[in-house]
Amino acid sequence: MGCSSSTDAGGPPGGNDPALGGRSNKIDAELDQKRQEEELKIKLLLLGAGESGKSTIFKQMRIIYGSPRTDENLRMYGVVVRSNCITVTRKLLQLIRMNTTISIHFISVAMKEVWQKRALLNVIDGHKDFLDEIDRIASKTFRPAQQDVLLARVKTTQVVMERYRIDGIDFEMYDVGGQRSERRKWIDCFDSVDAVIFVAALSEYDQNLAESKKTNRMVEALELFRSICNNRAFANTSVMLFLNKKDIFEEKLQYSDIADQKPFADYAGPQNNFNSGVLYFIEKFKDCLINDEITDSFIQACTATDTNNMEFVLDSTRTIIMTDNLRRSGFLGAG
Ligand SMILES: Nc1nc2c(ncn2[C@@H]2O[C@H](COP(=O)(O)OP(=O)(O)OP(=O)(O)O)[C@@H](O)[C@H]2O)c(=O)[nH]1
Ligand SMILES: [Mg+2]
Repeated sequence: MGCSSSTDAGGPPGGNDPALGGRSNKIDAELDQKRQEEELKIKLLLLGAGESGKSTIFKQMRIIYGSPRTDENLRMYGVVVRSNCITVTRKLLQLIRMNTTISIHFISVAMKEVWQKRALLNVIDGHKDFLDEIDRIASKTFRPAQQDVLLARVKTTQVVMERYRIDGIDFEMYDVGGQRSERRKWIDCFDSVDAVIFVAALSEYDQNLAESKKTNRMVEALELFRSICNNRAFANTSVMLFLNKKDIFEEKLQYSDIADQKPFADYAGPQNNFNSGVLYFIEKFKDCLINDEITDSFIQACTATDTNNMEFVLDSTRTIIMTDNLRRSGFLGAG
């Protein structure tokens, strides 16, 4: 990949000079080593629609396998957290205004009702935790904790890459922006990908896209998954499916039925049932595949903001990807 040997048509400059020949051998050996490292390296790509949780998983990689954040970086997240608080408050006030049946005197009682309608204005679910902690966040001495960083929302607008060495293997992980306008940048990192982690939020079955108010988010995720799985660039790539935000999904099922959503009116399982709901969406994602090549071990339901959960999920993902890589390169038998 990208490494050329020095024995091109004209030969290396000064090719007959023994002194220079020695240097050239050394350069060749270094290039060889670099090429081998490139070949051994595992390139992972996080793909999925906007707000599905890709950057949160990217942040978890750093928490679990990388170095701690600098004070400067944390300060930047402090600003983001406060800005997220203002956004969520504005949206909730707008919802209260839209709901004329709620009297201002009953706001504290009515807040639960307003919160349940948050999908109407694409409120970020996790930001309720910020509102619950508003005194701490508003205090002069506020320094974001790890969980604040995980809950902070910044839309990704460029491709970001971080490297990790885990148990002697080099990993390169790429995070991209998932909103429609960002997807044309994806192609730049499609070369030599070993594994795609496709992230879809389970909880978005009753939400519409931020960038296209009439499109159901889950429908968009399914279409995107279909196009990724059937993309020739990934013909020899492991595709893992992370069904994220299972914490919010479980909570939402208590008051928002899957079958009430037009695109999922065929849901025939019991209401408010987490397992049936997850299985239903797993089948929807599997239906997107032409060949039935994604086995259940490639599908994980997860909560990206939960470090314990992600430690387990990312660890098993690593094992599956490496085994699948060996199988694809012929070192392990098929099946
Ligand atoms: N409660 C909860 N919140 C989550 C979970 N995963 C992500 N979030 C939150 O959802 C919001 C969006 O997550 P991001 O990681 O920024 O989404 P993204 O896929 O990177 O979005 P783009 O950059 O627009 O493509 C953030 O505020 C996260 O904290 C989850 O499993 N549970
Ligand atoms: Mg992102």
